[in-house]
Amino acid sequence: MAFMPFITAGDPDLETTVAVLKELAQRGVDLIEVGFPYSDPIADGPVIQESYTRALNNGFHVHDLFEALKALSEDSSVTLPPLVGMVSYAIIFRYGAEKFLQEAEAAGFSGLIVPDLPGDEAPEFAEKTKTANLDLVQLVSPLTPEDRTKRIVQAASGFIYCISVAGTTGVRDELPEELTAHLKSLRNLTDLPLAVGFGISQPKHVDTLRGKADGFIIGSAIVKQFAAFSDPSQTVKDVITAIGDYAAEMVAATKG
Ligand SMILES: O=P(O)(O)OC[C@@H](O)[C@@H](O)c1c[nH]c2ccccc12
Repeated sequence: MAFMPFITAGDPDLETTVAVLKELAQRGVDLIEVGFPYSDPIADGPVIQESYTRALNNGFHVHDLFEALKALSEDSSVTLPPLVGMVSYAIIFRYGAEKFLQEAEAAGFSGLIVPDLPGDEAPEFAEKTKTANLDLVQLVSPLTPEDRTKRIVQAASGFIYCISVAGTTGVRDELPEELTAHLKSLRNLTDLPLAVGFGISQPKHVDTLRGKADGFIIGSAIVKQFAAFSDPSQTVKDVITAIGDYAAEMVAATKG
C-alpha cells in the first residue's frame, strides 16, 4: 500500500518545507501531497486551517514555492517521490491556468488535486492538465451519487482520492464501517489506484484498509506537528526528526 503524507507549503516557511520534503523522501514515503495555503479553505478542519494561516502570515507566494521546488528537483543528492499539489481552483485561476500548470510541471509536480474545480470548467481544465503532463486526481466522497461518481472516475488520472467520511479533514479514532462497501463499488468502476484520505493517523487504520485500498493519505496527524516549529524549547531539527519518525512508522505499517 502507498503512504502519501500531506504537508502545507510554506508552513512556517519554504526553507522548512524543503527540509521536510527531504526528510519524508529519506523515510521512504511513496508520494507527497503539497497543500497550497489558501485563505478560504475548502474541506479543511482546524489543524490544516491553522497551518494555512501560518504559511500565509509568513508571506507565502505560489511562485516562490515553484522556484524552491525547482531548485530541490535539481539537487542530485535527493530523490523525491512524486509530488501532487492540493490547490484551490481560485489560486490557479488568479495565477493564470496555463502559467500555473506549466510552472507546476517544471517544479516537479506530477499531478494536482483541485477540490473546488467547478463542474463546468472541469473538461477544459482536464485537457489543459493533460497537455501540461500533469495528472488530475479526482475526489469522490461517500455522498457522491453513483452516476456522478462514474463521470468523475472517467475524467480522473493518477489515482482516485476516496474521502473516507463526508465532512472536514481531521484525525478520527475509527474509520467508518461503510468505507469497505464504498471502496468495493469504486473498485468496480475503475482500474486506477484507490487512495483513502480523511481521518487516518494510526497503523490500525492502515490494517483496516489492507486489501481494499491501494494507498492512504495522512494530513492532519502530520500537519499538527508543524505547530512545534514555533516552540522555542524545540530545535527545527528535532521537529523535523519527529515528523520523519512518524512517517517511518506509517511506512512500516504499509508493509504490514
Ligand atoms: O487531515 P486528514 O484527515 O488526514 O485528511 C487528509 C487531508 O488533510 C488532505 O488530503 C487535504 C488537505 N486539504 C484538503 C482539501 C480537500 C480534500 C483533502 C484535503
